[in-house]
Amino acid sequence: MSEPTTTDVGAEKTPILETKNLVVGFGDRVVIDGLDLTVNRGEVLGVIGPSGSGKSVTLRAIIGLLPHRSGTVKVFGRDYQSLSRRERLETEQRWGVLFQQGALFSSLTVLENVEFPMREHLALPARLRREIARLKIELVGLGPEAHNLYPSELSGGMIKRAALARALALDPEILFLDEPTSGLDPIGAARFDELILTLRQALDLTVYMVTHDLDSLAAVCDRIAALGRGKLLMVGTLSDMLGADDPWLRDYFGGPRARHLEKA
Ligand SMILES: Nc1ncnc2c1ncn2[C@@H]1O[C@H](COP(=O)(O)OP(=O)(O)OP(=O)(O)O)[C@@H](O)[C@H]1O
Repeated sequence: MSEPTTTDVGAEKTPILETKNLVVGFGDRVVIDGLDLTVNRGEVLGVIGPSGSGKSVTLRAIIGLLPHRSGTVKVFGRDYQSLSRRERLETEQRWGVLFQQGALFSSLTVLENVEFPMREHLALPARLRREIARLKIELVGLGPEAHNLYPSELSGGMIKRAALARALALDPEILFLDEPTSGLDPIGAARFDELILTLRQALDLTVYMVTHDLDSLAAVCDRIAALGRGKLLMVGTLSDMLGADDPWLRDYFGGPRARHLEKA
């Protein structure tokens, strides 16, 4: 399954992530059947598809949390499966992940959550680790009053920001975001979109973002990959998507909630 439609974005295109013929399934069921997908350095790729189409499963397979049945996942130019344990750990330090529900450790404060990846991967003095965690928390727009709060004391938007600060803890080159704006009100979601754009600019990030949010697609994404029926339906810009023939894409981008995108 090759990428059916691709429009060039930007002059330089260096793949940072490539899946080739990726197959992922559970028991008798194949969820993703031969996915070829490329994410180029510096771009924001939005991944869309109907509920249950395998967006999260694909993300988890790419970052090695789920085994794949066949195919390859190349990150930073190397086949992740073929790496030694040490090399995998080194690779994992070069990406950050924001899971759908934030996945913060409930028994740790915001500050401790953000410090956690540094504790695991870097031999830093405690004071420096804490200082870096404070900077990351500031970077995502949370005030010092959030430092000592536990996840149960945070609003949905604060959880997303704290989880983003943790994902940024190790200065990743690529950020994986699983529905970063779900559960946020429209103002909170728009602010989060702005934050992603600012961080991408400031930190030179590549972003792989699973989303249902049409506004995020329009505001943040350079290209969009649409999954459906176990395969890649289409890859392209928003304007490519607006002209798509696929019935699901026509419904998705032609529905009442997408009307404003035509004018965007
Ligand atoms: N651990 C698992 N065991 C068995 N089936 C699973 C497992 N995880 C996911 N699935 C199945 O894989 C399919 C794809 O799930 P996935 O979570 O990737 O969907 P999605 O596209 O992210 O959906 P949504 O938009 O609703 O979040 C679903 O049918 C789901 O039930």
